Amino acid sequence: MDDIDSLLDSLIDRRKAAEVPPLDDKYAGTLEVKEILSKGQGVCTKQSISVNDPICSLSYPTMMAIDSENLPTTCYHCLVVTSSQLPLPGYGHASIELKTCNGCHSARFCGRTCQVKSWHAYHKYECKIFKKMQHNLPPAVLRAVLRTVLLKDRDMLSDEEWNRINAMASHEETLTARGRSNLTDMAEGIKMFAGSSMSVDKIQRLIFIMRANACELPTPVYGGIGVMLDPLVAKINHDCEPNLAIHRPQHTMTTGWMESEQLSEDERKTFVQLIPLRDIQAGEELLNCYVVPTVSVKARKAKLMEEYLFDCNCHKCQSDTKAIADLASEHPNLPTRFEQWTKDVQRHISRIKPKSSELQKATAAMNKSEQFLDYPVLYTSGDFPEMAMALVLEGLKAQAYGEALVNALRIYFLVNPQRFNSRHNPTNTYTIFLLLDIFDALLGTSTPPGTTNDKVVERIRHASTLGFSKSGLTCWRDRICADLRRRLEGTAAKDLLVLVEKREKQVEQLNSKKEDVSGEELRKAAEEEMRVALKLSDHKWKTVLQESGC
Ligand SMILES: C[S@@+](CC[C@H](N)C(=O)[O-])C[C@H]1O[C@@H](n2cnc3c(N)ncnc32)[C@H](O)[C@@H]1O
Repeated sequence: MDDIDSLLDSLIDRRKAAEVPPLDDKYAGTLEVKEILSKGQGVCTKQSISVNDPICSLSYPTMMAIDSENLPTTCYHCLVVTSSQLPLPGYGHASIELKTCNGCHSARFCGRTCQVKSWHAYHKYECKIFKKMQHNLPPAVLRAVLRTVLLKDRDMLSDEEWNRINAMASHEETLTARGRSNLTDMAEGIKMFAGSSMSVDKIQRLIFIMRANACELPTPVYGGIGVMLDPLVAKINHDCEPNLAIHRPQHTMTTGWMESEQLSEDERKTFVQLIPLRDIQAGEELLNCYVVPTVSVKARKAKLMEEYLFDCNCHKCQSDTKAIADLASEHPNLPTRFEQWTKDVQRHISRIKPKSSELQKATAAMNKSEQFLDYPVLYTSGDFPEMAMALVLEGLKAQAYGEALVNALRIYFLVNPQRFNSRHNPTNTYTIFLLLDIFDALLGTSTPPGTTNDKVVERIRHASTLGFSKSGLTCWRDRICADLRRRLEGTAAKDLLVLVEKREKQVEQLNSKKEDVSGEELRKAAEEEMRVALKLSDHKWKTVLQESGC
């Protein structure tokens, strides 16, 4: 009997979902949802869009959750972030102390306004459940589903909101045909914790929907901190070379920005913007990238199949696959040698957690990448970018700034210029901001709390063992900052220039203390230091420098 009820419920939900227009009226003049061959529905623009202007603004997402590790540093309501969790200077983060919720001890708030708003809108229902879970909170995707169930049970979602959620792609038939899975157990868990009358099947369908449609809850420059579900984003298909990015403007890092009188009405209503990564013609489909764009074609395809149930055959996947096949036919032993080297570095990386001494070994193994320098295809189609980024992050956690710097520079000079042909790409911007923060931590320009002068002196001494002088580092910081400015100007992410300006002011301070060496001489010496640190030949370095645009 329960089964029949649940089947009827689900049929009714789907009929209602089919009736609701897929997009909010505010997009009617500019965007439309269409059937796209072999992709289901997708979003097309009705008018041409310049790379300089945002495509549209999205409001604050209710259906969202913050990753557990980011809860201590994020306001649970307005989502301002107080630190990147890495020992870095933290420009652009809100400098406030968050207050912990006395009930669940998991949520934290920037002030009373956010706490009260959150309480009435959703937190009073979650708080007692989180308390029972005693810090063992489920992953963000499941907490976003839990919130949806709690709000639906209390009639706090409008019919339109609920029907739009139900109209999203779920792949329910394919996934349920695979039989009972751990997602069914999770749906049962959510039902029990929420004390919900909603059927397990319906909750499981919400989990499928959340997995296939939620995107990262972004920060302006430092990557994702959780998940969010937005009805427009949920209708946008994937491409490994996207024409848009989800951009969180810097004004949303002002405490309580949704109420702030210092911001305009428009700003108070804008949590994120969809921004174009190039000019887009009228009638073109909008395309977002669901995966980290620098990972290998193999890893991208596997993730898209596993999580979104489609085989990506975009232009980028085809050209990457062909480039690898061409290289393998020209140099039959090369892919195997590269794979062995990759496994060696990965083995050391996987041991860093229990044994930090493995960081040095992993870095030494990574330094042997010079044998592959003449085959950039390997860098962009293999696991090189992921390994380099893993070493940057592990290096930072261990406060080994020199090692972090060299690996971040590898991504900046060797990988990203091959990967991103557009001026601005959020993944590239993230690398550059991270790189500049590492320069600052090394140079002592702006340091994480608790850094003494002795530590700075010690870091610069260590950097010199890697081939960098203080004046060389200062010169490169200057040049990379200018590169970042050029990339952001003339894009719809111009608001991030305020973060560049902060760093430029620091450059002026550094330059006033600079040693008495002429600009051109200093530049040449710094270039030579970088060439040696990256282990590049003269010839290769010239090409790399030109391609980097720095
Ligand atoms: C976020 S939804 C996008 C909108 C969806 N096409 C719809 O009809 O509602 C994600 C789902 O769209 C489909 N999809 C997205 N990009 C695709 C692509 N490049 N090729 C084939 N299917 C794609 C997949 O089924 C994926 O799980």
